[in-house]
Amino acid sequence: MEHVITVENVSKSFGEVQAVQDISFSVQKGEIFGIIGPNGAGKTTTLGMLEGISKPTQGSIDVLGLIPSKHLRDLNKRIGVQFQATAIQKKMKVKEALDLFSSFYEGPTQKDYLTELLGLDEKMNAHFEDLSGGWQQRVTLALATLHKPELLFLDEPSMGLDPHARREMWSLIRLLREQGSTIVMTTHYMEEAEKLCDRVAMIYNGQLKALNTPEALLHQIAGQSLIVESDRLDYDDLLALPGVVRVEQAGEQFVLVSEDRQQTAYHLFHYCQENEVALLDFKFEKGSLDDLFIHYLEKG
Ligand SMILES: Nc1ncnc2c1ncn2[C@@H]1O[C@H](COP(=O)(O)OP(=O)(O)OP(=O)(O)O)[C@@H](O)[C@H]1O
Repeated sequence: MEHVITVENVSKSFGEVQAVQDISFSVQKGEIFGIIGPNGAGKTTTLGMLEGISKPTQGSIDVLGLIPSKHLRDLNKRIGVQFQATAIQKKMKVKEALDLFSSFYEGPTQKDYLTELLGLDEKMNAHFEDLSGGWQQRVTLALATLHKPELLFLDEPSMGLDPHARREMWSLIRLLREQGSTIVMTTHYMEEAEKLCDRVAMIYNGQLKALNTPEALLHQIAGQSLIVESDRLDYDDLLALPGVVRVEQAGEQFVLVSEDRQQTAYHLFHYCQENEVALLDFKFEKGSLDDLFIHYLEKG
């Protein structure tokens, strides 16, 4: 497995604020790697260190065989960073922005290819400020990939987009990956992390809390809850079942959060049989990354 990024025991503090604490992970060539976490978790700080904009207080970072903060010039030829839409001059036409950014590179760019791929032909003479959020994101994506970077950093690429535009953005990101780029992105949208990313790192309070494929993370959550419904169930009896750590009740429906759902299910059925309780519904809850997110928020 070829690693394009290796982060080892990295910490970053701003005065008293410990923004990132002792995190380690690696990114494999060709993957879409997601970084998720609540506001202030340390996502942007982490991305900034990978891009060479800031230097870790402790630990080491290797990106494409380079030390980002030391070899910024060489790194910039090989990575692409998507700017926030606010970084582009409002009155600039799409064509002008593409030409200006292309002039930053010594060799030929893939401007024409991207124009076609992203469907920008029809917007070439539009001013940036007149474009919808979806189109603005396309333009900033094109600007970041003009030099066909090996590694692409996207900070909240579908922020503010409607669900349709967001899905289109996902297709474009997948296309760029197929074209050979490795993609590292932050997101607030759990669905985006689930559907788009090959692996997801969850950062909270500057610490890496979980890192795995979305399926594996979901499995971890699915292992926790089961839903039962009956007019004859008793809250305290359910809470006393082996494995159960929490019970949430809504009318006749109960969500049992369990450390071991198989064991809880076995004892639940046994309890129902002994007490002649008829279940109206029973299911293992399919978790979402939202649940994992909340789990870590609650745990602190
Ligand atoms: N230049 C800075 N000076 C001082 N504190 C900073 C600086 N940059 C970030 N921080 C602090 O470091 C912590 C992590 O911030 P960071 O921007 O990395 O979080 P984030 O996960 O990207 O949040 P958001 O989703 O809101 O962008 C926060 O407490 C933030 O206030």
